[in-house]
Parts: sequence; structure tokens; C-alpha cells
Amino acid sequence: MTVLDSGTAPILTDDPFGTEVLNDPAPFHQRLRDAGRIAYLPQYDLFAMGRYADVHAALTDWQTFQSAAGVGLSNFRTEKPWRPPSLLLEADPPHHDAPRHVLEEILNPRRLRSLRDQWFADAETLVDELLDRTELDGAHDIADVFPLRVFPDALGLRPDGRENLLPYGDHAFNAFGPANELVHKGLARIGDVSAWIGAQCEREALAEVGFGADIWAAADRGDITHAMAPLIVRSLLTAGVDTTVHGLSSVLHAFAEQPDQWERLRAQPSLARVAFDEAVRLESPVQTFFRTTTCDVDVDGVVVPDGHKVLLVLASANRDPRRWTDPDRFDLSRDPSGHVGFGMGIHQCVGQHVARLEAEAVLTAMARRIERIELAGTAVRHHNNTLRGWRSVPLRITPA
Ligand code: HEM
Ligand SMILES: C=Cc1ccc(C(=O)O)cc1
Repeated sequence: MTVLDSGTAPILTDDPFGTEVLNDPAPFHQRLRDAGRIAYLPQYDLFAMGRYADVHAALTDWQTFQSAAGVGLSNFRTEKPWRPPSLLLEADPPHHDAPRHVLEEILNPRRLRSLRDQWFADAETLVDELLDRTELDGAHDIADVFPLRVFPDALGLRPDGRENLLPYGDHAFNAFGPANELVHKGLARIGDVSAWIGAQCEREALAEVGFGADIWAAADRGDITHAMAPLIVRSLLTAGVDTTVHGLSSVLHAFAEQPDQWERLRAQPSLARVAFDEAVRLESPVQTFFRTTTCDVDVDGVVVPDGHKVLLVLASANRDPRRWTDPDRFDLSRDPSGHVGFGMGIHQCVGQHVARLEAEAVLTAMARRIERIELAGTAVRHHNNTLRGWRSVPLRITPA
């Protein structure tokens, strides 16, 4: 795509949500970083940032770059959201504060310790089921399976109907982008799926023990209102499944592409958590999020008018050579902290510890019992306007 310089903002003609970029976003990210601190994309009348320093600065300046007008292309100031806005993701302080504090309490590492033994055991069971095979699919047999075995139970979801979770999340993440074919393909089912999701957020649908019950207990304590409770449960249902599915397929693909890093993990299983964060940095399962300016903002001489959408390309920031040495390399000796794969600032992922625990359980169980994993064919991408991961990762495994 060409980079034209018209007026003050460099112009990029790339479509961040088109098939070409979704297949391989790296050339677009390179052009965006090279164009400057901010660029203008006329196709969607949006500005975009791709350098680590600028993405980090915008994520940590919610007063100037707000979330309350939506974190997708749709501007809630002028357009009706497709669903009632999230009380966390699509809110700013002060409204964001109480729901955020409630989830920080429920999802903090100390509280998750009670799940650790169970999730590690579940991961061993999954590996048991797979070890009689020399070939399997890292997406279909592991990444699509483990989160759906552990997370809905931890949340307190009823056992039936869970097949609605992935389609709901997939549509919600598509809906952050433009109304393209990816959004259209979800429209036929989203009414029924949304109704099912909404019904699961009610107190009576949830188990007496779990993240859902904890949210309703917070309402009983007066930390949030009872009217807020179902929407906060909905946040977990929306953000808590597809993200970890794609995070897991990404880390398995990264290891399969670099077996030498698998050897490092087997030699030092405590590297499992670093490995997951390094994969989240490298692959950015959540590629982008928007913000909306709350005033005229001057970025390096480019004036972004008040109320304008700015695309923060997390995936580009996570591979910015200004911030990362050898950014395209999956490297367990790197310290990936500071990556923006979980966001940054007041909206930084409140479920990141859940995601890390799921990944640590799977990687630890696999590293102990699988000597080598390598690609056994061509991996197939899953396309989504916001999420990046794999539909298929053919693996050849050698048991230890
Ligand atoms: C690999 C897995 C995951 C990735 C890559 C991821 C990524 C992100 C990112 C980038 C944000 C920031 C959004 C923004 O700044 O606008 C975020 C926020 C959030 N995430 Fe995650 N997430 C993951 C897993 C989870 C899980 C498992 C849960 C629930 C248990 C969760 C719940 C949330 C919620 C509720 C927010 C909104 C926080 C707020 O606005 O204060 N996420 N996540
Ligand atoms: C990271 C994605 C994300 C999606 C939805 C929500 C929500 O519905 O609150 C939160 C985070």
C-alpha cells in the first residue's frame, strides 16, 4: 500500500480489517511505524498509532483518549452500540472504578491460587488423552478445548449451552471493527446467542460458587448495584474465552516453529509464564483497540480533532524495534514485561492472571511429558477484526 503525505498527517491506504492485513499484518505495521507517530487512514476516517511509545502513551492517558465512546470503530457519541456498553471496557472513571475494583478483587492471583491445583490436574488429563498420538492439532485439540473445560466452571456457568461462548466472543470482537463480511457472518445467530449469554448472567443461572457468584455477592455488599452485576458477568463471558483460546494457539505455534525454545522450557518449566507473555507480545491475540479523543490533540504536529477515533495497533507496538531487540523472534530469554498485549493503564486486562494460569497449566503439563513439538503441516489462521490466532496448528509430538 502507498504512503502519501497530504497535509500534516501521513496517509496510509491499508485496510487494517481487510483480508490482506489479517493474513499478514506485518507489512502494514512496518509502514505505520515508518510513517511517523500517527497516520491517517481515509478508508475509515480514522487515525492510527503503531509505535510502542505512542500506543503506550495513549493507553495511559484515558482523559485524552477515552474508552466511553466505545473501543471499536463505532463512535457511541453518534451511533447506538450493538449491545449495552461494557461497564469496564467502554467506561472511564468514575463509572469504571467500582466495576474494575470488583473484578480486580475476584480475579487477583491470590484468589486464583484455589484454582491452580484443579487446572493443573485438568491439563494433565488433557495431555493424557493426547499422548497416544504422534500427530494432533494444537488449536483444535488443545487451545479450543482447555479454556472451555476450566473457565466456564470457574465462572459458575451451567453445563449446557456452552457452545455459544466462542461464537459470542468471536462476534463481539468482530464488532469492534467495521461492518464487513466478518461481522455479517455472525449476524444470523447473534440474537439467539446474545439471549443465551444474557440469561447466564442472572444470579439464578449461576452456580453458588464461582466468579459469577462473587460478582453478585459484591452487589449484595453494595460495592456495585444489582443492576450492574449481570453486565459485569457478561464482561467475563465476552473477554474470557476467545482471547485465551487464541493466546494458547499462538504460544503452541510459536514453540512449534522454534523447537529450541521448547527445549529451554523443558529444562526450566518455570519459564512457562514468561513463554506465554512472550507469545502474547509476539502474536498479540488482541491486535487493536480504538480510543476517542476528548479534545483536539496535537501528535507531532498532526491535530486529531475532538471526538475522532484513533486505532491503537497493539500488535505493531509489540514488535517496534524502538522498544524491542530482535522483535520478531520468540525468545524465552527476553523479559517481555511492558508489552501491550494485555493493554496498559486503567483498562489493562483484568483477566490476565486467569489467562496466565491457564497457559501455565497447559504448558507445564506438556513440557513434562512431551520431548519435542514441531509443525506437521501448514497452520491456518483464524480471521477476526480484532483477534489473531490459529484455526489449525498441525503438530507432530514426541513423547518424553
Ligand atoms: C490471552 C488472553 C487475553 C488477552 C490477550 C487480553 C487482552 C486484553 C486487552 C488488550 C485489554 C485492554 C482493552 C482496552 O485497553 O481497551 C483487556 C481488557 C480486559 N480483559 Fe482481557 N485479555 C485476555 C484474557 C482475558 C480473560 C481470561 C478475561 C476474564 C477472565 C479478560 C477480561 C478482560 C476485561 C473485563 C477487560 C476490561 C478491563 C477494563 O476495561 O478495565 N481478559 N484484555
Ligand atoms: C479484551 C477484550 C474485552 C472484550 C469485552 C470486554 C467486556 O465486555 O467488558 C472486556 C474486554
